[in-house]
Amino acid sequence: MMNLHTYADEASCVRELAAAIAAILGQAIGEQGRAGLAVSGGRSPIALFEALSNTELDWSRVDISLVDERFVAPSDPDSNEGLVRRYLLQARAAQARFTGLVSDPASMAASLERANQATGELTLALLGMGEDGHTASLFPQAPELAQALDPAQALRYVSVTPESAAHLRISMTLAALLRARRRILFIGGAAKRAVFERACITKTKAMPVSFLLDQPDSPIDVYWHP
Ligand SMILES: O=C1O[C@H](COP(=O)(O)O)[C@@H](O)[C@H](O)[C@H]1O
Repeated sequence: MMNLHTYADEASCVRELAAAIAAILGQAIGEQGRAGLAVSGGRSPIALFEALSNTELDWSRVDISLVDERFVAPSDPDSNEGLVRRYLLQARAAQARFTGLVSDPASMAASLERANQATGELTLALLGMGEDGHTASLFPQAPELAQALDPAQALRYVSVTPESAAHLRISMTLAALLRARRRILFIGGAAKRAVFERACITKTKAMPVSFLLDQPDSPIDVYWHP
């Protein structure tokens, strides 16, 4: 249910992970004609996005979206969409079709409604994790957490109000993440490794990532570098 891949350094981890992601997307394109990739934001995926953007793949057949977003305009420096545009939708990957989550920066309700119109199977959810155990924007102590973690949740995205981080969020729900064909968690550093190891032992709302690590029917690959 969980495969841990560890590397001696970030460069080798990024190289292997970019190749693994391209193989997963390439297989889906071969089988279904298109592939769907939902990515995380934050700071961690920058080198991975740069490597992926130069990876050989029929990117014109890839639909890229986000597992979560800060509710800010795409031009805001904190926008995950902005990060994806700057680092992933470049070079070869500029051919991909991208759909962001904040379609109306003046209205969370309108943006959420639009985001939830997305249909079709997601091939791969590429997740990150914060040192507080959040993944996507599933934050501990958020008032919407129970709704977002509900295994019967039909919505793909919900709004989340983090207590400990900036900006109102839009997050993919746990149920939608578990419905994706594949999941990859990409983390770096000793502090995140320690959080991850604690989350492997205890499934708890104090570390929402723990709900992704113990799912026999929805396995996850974890890529870690120091
Ligand atoms: O706020 C967020 O944080 C997590 C982790 O970010 P990082 O900067 O520690 O890599 C990220 O996965 C998520 O997409 C983002 O919105």
